[in-house]
Amino acid sequence: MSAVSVLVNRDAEGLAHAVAARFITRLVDVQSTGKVAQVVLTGGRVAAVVYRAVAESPARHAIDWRRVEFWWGDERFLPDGDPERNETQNREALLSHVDVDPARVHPIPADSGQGAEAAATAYAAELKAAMGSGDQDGVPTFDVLMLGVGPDGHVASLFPGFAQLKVTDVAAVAVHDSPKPPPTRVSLTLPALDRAREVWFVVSGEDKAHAVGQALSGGDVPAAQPKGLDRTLWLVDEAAAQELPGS
Ligand SMILES: O=C(O)[C@H](O)[C@@H](O)[C@H](O)[C@H](O)COP(=O)(O)O
Repeated sequence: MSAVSVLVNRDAEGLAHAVAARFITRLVDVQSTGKVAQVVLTGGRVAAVVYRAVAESPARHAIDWRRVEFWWGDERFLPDGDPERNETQNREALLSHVDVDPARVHPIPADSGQGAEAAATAYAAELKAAMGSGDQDGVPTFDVLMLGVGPDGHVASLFPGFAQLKVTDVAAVAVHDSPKPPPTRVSLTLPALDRAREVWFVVSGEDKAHAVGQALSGGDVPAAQPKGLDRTLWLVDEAAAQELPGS
């Protein structure tokens, strides 16, 4: 079981810049071993602020962006280029501002009429094809996997009470009737979310405080589940930290 650390920043802006600095340092450290870094991005407002902070940081030049593989923890199943897609938002915030290798950017397939189940199957196959020796659960071993957290304690597109929380035999699943719009999504499953050396929960705002408290006290919320192989970090601001156990 990896160590769980909770790091509290004063406010949303401080959190975003602290996470951006940590992200850059993490990628530099991984690349210093000669490895291609494996990163899982997330959607949501907080993440977009973090990714913009990375794109604006002078320290970003310390990273060889062409040796970073980008994956997504979930996606809103919408047509390619839709402004609500996590891929669209993450490209606007970060990926279009750094010299990524397009062949190493792996968006979850957009809605082209194939259906979310087919998109999930295709993504699981792409993840499996990227596996190396020692990798498990149908995915490459990720170096950092970032997750936002919803007020209900959801992570990626795994929502409380949804059957997808119990899926363990595939790396990606379709999600319908999501309580967070849009209704149709594709998400990594919990076993896939557990295949990262470091899992980072990046959470800001008072509306998330209960979910954070529930997750860190072993409550029955999806956010209580994902753990890093080496480290699990809760990177939060003071507003989201108001119900930390013992606080
Ligand atoms: O598709 C999405 O919306 C995200 O992947 C989702 O899991 C998000 O990270 C959380 O809902 C937090 O979102 P906010 O940061 O906007 O609160």
